[in-house]
Amino acid sequence: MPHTTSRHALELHEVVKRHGHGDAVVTALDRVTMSIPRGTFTAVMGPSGSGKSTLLHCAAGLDRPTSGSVVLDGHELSDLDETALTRLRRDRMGFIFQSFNLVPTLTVAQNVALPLEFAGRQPDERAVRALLARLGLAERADHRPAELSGGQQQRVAIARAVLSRPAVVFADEPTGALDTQAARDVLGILREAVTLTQQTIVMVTHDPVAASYADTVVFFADGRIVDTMSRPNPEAVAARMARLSAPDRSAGPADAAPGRRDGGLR
Ligand SMILES: Nc1ncnc2c1ncn2[C@@H]1O[C@H](COP(=O)(O)OP(=O)(O)OP(=O)(O)O)[C@@H](O)[C@H]1O
Repeated sequence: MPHTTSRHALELHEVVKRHGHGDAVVTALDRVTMSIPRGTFTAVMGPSGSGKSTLLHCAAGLDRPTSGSVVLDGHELSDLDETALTRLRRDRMGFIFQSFNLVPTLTVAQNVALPLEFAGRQPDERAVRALLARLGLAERADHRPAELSGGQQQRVAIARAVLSRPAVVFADEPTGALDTQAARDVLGILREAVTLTQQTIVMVTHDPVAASYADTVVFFADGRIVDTMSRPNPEAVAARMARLSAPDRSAGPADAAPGRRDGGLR
């Protein structure tokens, strides 16, 4: 049973993930500790290779940490075998990808109901249609994904991810394939899911505007959390990213600014 008394939907403690062996070993996550309160929107940012995808994979139980603990909705993931992990992902996690990942042969409504079908639960047709209507897709319920714009397809993917009220929705670059207006619509909907229905969202993004829709931005570099920012705005996020992405992060005038405590970056 989920530990619904926990204030946190997701907790990582001293998580280390190494890829490869011997001389080729890469430390993708280096003692990462973070707690995500329920009903919050967290953006994860960092330069390419800083460990964002590895974090998402470990948090969602798609990859096993080398050491450390991941607790999702009260479940310590290392205690679970593959079957139990699959069930937990199916029942308590939602996923939104850059590429939408809709099933082309199913209608919009069938796509949204699919995770519940897989879970052996009877999808409530009216709830599916009400959710689609809230997302501006009432007229599209019986269409196939190919008949929809990219922004509409991503809204279907959001509906599919949130319908079962999962403990955490993981979003990986959800606006990466969208134009500016469609991206804003999608981010507004994610924001609403947090504000209006207390959904918990963890989103990896490279886009400071996307990150500014979150409550908190967590910045990664070299597999470590090097900074966090509450109530982010795009300019501040972009400035922090520029410093992290500079060729020599251990020197230069920008490092005199707050956040310098991460100066030991390799
Ligand atoms: N399966 C793997 N085998 C070996 N090294 C890996 C593997 N997966 C990731 N890595 C390495 O781990 C580090 C972190 O990778 P990760 O994909 O988590 O970074 P990221 O921040 O998501 O990058 P990007 O923004 O480019 O997607 C990188 O150095 C990467 O090369």
